Amino acid sequence: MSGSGPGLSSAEALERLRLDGPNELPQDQRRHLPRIAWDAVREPMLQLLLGAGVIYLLLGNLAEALILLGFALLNVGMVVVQETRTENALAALRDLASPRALVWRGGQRLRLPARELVRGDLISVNEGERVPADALLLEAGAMQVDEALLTGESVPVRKRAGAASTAQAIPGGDDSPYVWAGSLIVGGSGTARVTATGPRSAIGRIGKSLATVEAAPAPLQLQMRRLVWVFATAGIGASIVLAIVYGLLHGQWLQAVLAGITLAMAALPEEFPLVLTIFLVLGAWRLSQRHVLARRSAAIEALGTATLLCADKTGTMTQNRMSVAALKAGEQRLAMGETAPALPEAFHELVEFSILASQADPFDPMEQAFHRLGQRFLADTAHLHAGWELARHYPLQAGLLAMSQAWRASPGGPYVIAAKGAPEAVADLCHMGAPALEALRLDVARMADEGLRVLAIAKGVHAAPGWPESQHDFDYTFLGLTGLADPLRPGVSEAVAACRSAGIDVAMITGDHPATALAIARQAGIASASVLTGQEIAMLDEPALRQRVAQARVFARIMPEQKLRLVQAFAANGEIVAMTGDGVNDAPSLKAAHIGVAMGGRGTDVAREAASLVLLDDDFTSLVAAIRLGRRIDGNLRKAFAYILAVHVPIVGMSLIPVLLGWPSLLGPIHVVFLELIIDPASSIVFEAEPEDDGVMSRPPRLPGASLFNLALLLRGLGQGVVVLAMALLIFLAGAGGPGGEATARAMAFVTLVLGNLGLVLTNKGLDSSAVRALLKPNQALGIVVAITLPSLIATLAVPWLRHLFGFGPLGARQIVLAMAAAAGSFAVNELVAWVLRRFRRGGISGRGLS
Ligand SMILES: Nc1ncnc2c1ncn2[C@@H]1O[C@H](COP(=O)(O)OP(=O)(O)OP(=O)(O)O)[C@@H](O)[C@H]1O
Ligand SMILES: [Cu+]
Repeated sequence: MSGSGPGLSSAEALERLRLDGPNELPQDQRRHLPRIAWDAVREPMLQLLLGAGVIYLLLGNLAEALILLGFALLNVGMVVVQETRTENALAALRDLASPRALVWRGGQRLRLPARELVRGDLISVNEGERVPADALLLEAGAMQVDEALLTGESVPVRKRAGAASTAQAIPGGDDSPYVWAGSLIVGGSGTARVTATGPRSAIGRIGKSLATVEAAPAPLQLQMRRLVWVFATAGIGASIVLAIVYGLLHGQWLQAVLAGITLAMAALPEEFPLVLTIFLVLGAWRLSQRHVLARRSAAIEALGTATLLCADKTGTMTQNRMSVAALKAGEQRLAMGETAPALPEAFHELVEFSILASQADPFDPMEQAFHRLGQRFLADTAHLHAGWELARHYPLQAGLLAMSQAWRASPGGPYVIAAKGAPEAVADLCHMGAPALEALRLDVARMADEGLRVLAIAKGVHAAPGWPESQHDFDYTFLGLTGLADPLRPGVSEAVAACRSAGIDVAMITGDHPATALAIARQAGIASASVLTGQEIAMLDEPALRQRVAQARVFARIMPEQKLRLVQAFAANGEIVAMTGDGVNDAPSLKAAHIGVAMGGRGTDVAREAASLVLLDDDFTSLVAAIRLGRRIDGNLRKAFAYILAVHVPIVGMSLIPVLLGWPSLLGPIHVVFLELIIDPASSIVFEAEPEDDGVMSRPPRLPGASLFNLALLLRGLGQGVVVLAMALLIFLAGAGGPGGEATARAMAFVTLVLGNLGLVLTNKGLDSSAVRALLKPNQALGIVVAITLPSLIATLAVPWLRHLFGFGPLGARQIVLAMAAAAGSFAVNELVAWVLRRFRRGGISGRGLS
């Protein structure tokens, strides 16, 4: 290897990356432009347009045919632009979700995207991670690996470091020195040298893929599919019937087919799936801007229904940046400020052993705090022992929240033992008597009540040969207490307050002491009648637990395994639970929660894979931001949905009613296409970009069973459409009786339709507030749609050949005013209805689920 420390040099790695290609499996999910365009061409809408074009050709109307072709191209162009936008968003999300690996490069340990790994790289593999490439273990401690993905066998196998051996170079079996890409480290950690990457890895050779962002359809998508199916069948059925009726009535069969196509185009619900995909994908993208990765699109939908957020205290609600704020040794107490000039001698040993009970190069923020304290006050003393050699490490255990380290102080001399841990655990190690325990309890309570995490420190010596199995077998002397401050993250109490006004409860779960937990909860503004501890939970049966969790919002000294029981108890009480977690042991509770939330910074791959959301910055406030955004997406989907329903009513009505009544046909394919060219961007871009309502976070969550699209919303959409249809029909009748006859009437009705359409956009933008308030909110997309629509409409009326194509007669000022008045009238009626409904809703019936 190169001389500069462990691992490859950056130049070497770059060269190998060029030779071998990236460490990823060939699974390009990305749709590129040609594919997007081809998909757009296969849209039924386009087929109808082309069909209509052919008929115009058969009828000898070349101009109409060409115009339709032009519109068809425009339509494809628009679909392509939007789909490219969603594809880009998806690609960005996939990048965020892609795995990372801890690797030595140029002598430094870096976290790199796993796709940049090359053969020969030195990587570190840890509990809870997926192995990023095939590798040979150079060092391994208690390593257990689940190779189910490769062998189908889900019982973990043991690994040990060793030399390369072809006999063991296949997945499966204990004690092999090889780890395989895609397998899961369920315990232990190690260092390994990469032997194969990408398609050359064992998993690559069998052609499996590790999907990182799941595309499982959300319940919403299934519901939408059913709706589309109903509308599509009804529309096509009606179109065929219409064509036959027209043909029988008038005997002109080409015209009849044209009328059928017009109706089919009008009735086609192609916006529904388009809008849903765009909203969910761009929603996920917007979430990622707030540092939240949505691994399942169903999670976005579920966000709107959450009633309870269960968050870990350390690192999620707090900064996980510890500093020593108080010390207690013997009878002496010391409050540490930033400016404390010196550390009294009485505390020197306490700090000395807090450091000895920590790793030499600590990762843990508490241990870092002890080291900092030592550097600050003990640097010139004999209390720091940089030269000592660590002989033995006893980690935290499930039943004993304390850890010990044994140091070799001098060759041949006895070992120095240092222990630190939860006060009750350290007291246990020191075999304290009842009076001392009582005094300790009071001391701990005093520190914990200030929100400090309290760790006790003890010392011991070990001279006998050999090592005992457990820490219990050492003799310890109690040294004192340390109180560590871990401030709340900025914005947490505001976020908690926002949740409460939004009808969402916040609960805090922690492994910490109950008093510390309560104090931090109080700072965060979490109101809890009581604190429930892990020991108490262990003694409760399910019904009793359900009863207790109905009241308690602070949970202390909780083992990760107990979080699952908590989730289940909450769910049994009817809560929709979002639960955060980061460790291997959190995976079951993350899966069980309605919304499992993993930590992107601290979290393990196991937790991430079990979760539906990942907080990339581990911050509780991001979760609340996600809920706010989820509610906004909910609201905008409902608005878009109501609008799409509404706007199709007058178009379908105007294509159907005149024919059925034996009037001259009013709309042709050209008119419908013109309208659709407004509807598509209006429903997808305008409503997607719509900012949230002022009241999003002062409403209760949507009822879990309640669908986003309920009957009330359906009826409202259809009702709005009927109003516009009625006005357009009135105008048509009024126009037909006038001097211009049918052609003028058609032009007038078209003006009413187009303007009424814009009115529908406004009404539905303000569905939850009011159109006026909605207008005041900036929405650039709407501005663009209007800026294109109005001149185009004027052009169809004013440019002679366009007028001819659209079959429009001349319009006088009176007719134009009439048509505009009709559109304004429909808008006014719809706004009035919306206003009455809003009053009605406020006046008693709860907002939950009602449109
Ligand atoms: N490195 C350590 N040394 C000594 N004691 C520790 C150490 N880490 C944790 N403990 C003890 O175990 C308790 C629980 O720790 P645990 O890791 O479960 O909490 P956490 O996950 O850090 O906090 P939270 O549950 O709030 O996210 C701590 O309050 C402390 O008393
Ligand atoms: Cu449509």
